[in-house]
Amino acid sequence: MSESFRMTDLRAIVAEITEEMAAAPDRGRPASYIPPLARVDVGQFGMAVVTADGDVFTGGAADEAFSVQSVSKVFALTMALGRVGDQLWDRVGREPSGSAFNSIVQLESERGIPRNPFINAGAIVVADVNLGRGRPRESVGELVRFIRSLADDDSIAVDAEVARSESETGFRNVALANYMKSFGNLRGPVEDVLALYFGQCAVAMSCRQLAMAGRYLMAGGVNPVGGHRVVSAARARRINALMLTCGHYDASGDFAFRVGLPGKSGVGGGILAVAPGRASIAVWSPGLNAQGNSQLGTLALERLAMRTGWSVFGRMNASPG
Ligand SMILES: NC(=O)CC[C@H](N)C(=O)O
Repeated sequence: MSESFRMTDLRAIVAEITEEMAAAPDRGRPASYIPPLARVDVGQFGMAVVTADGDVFTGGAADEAFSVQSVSKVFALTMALGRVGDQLWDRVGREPSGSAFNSIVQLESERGIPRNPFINAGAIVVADVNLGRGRPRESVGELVRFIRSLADDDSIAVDAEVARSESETGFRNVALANYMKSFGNLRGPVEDVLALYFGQCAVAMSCRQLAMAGRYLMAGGVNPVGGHRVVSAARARRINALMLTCGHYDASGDFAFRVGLPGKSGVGGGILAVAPGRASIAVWSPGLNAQGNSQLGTLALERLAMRTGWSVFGRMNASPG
């Protein structure tokens, strides 16, 4: 399929969107329930697009590290599927929840089985799988090494202050974990599972690093540089499907409607989006909308999708190239 724009235009499109975002009046609010995130300046915006050919286009604060938070759930899920394969689906569902990322309500009627791996409850089960019989410190290290290898960047690390702050204030996550433990859906000690979960959420990455790390999802499971296979094509496709249907919690439908690409958000204001066969994209702006997804990040992706014609649902722009 031919592109509706020339690849040389991508640089201009990224620059244009970055400029528009700098002037955007409605920037949302940073997450206030994790104290170090509340202090981040909402004036910031960054964007990185890595194409299937390996070109990288960036705009704004694309090299500024931020707390990836729930975007880490994509990499944690990839690791957990590598460990236990389809057995994961005995313990976590694959349906959008239609409720907030930290909601507990469905867990009672659904007997401790979270709706999907991207709401907090589901990600805590995924953390339990990744912990195995190990210790949280080593398991966080394993995940960070995995992310480093995906991004080809050994400087990626955990922000210890964010991890500590979340373990001091993450009462809801403590409740979710204990509740699932009561149904027998956590094997490890609650404390250890949460230490891994908080550690993974506190990984700090820039847009450039995140877009690099997401390359395997746009390229059928293969890291396009060097051709290293990360997951099978079928698995990459399924992870993308989960990102599309569940990656933005109770705003997943709206994100699909506006952007039309698989995406995963985090309360740090980052979003990883995948244009299969075309690009891995990361945006960051710390101000969030009511559902806890980046306000400008979503808008920037909507404009990128519109101007490039990238969408898993077909083209949005009227003028064919
Ligand atoms: N949506 C998110 O990014 C939530 C992650 C955050 N660490 C939490 O558990 O609440």
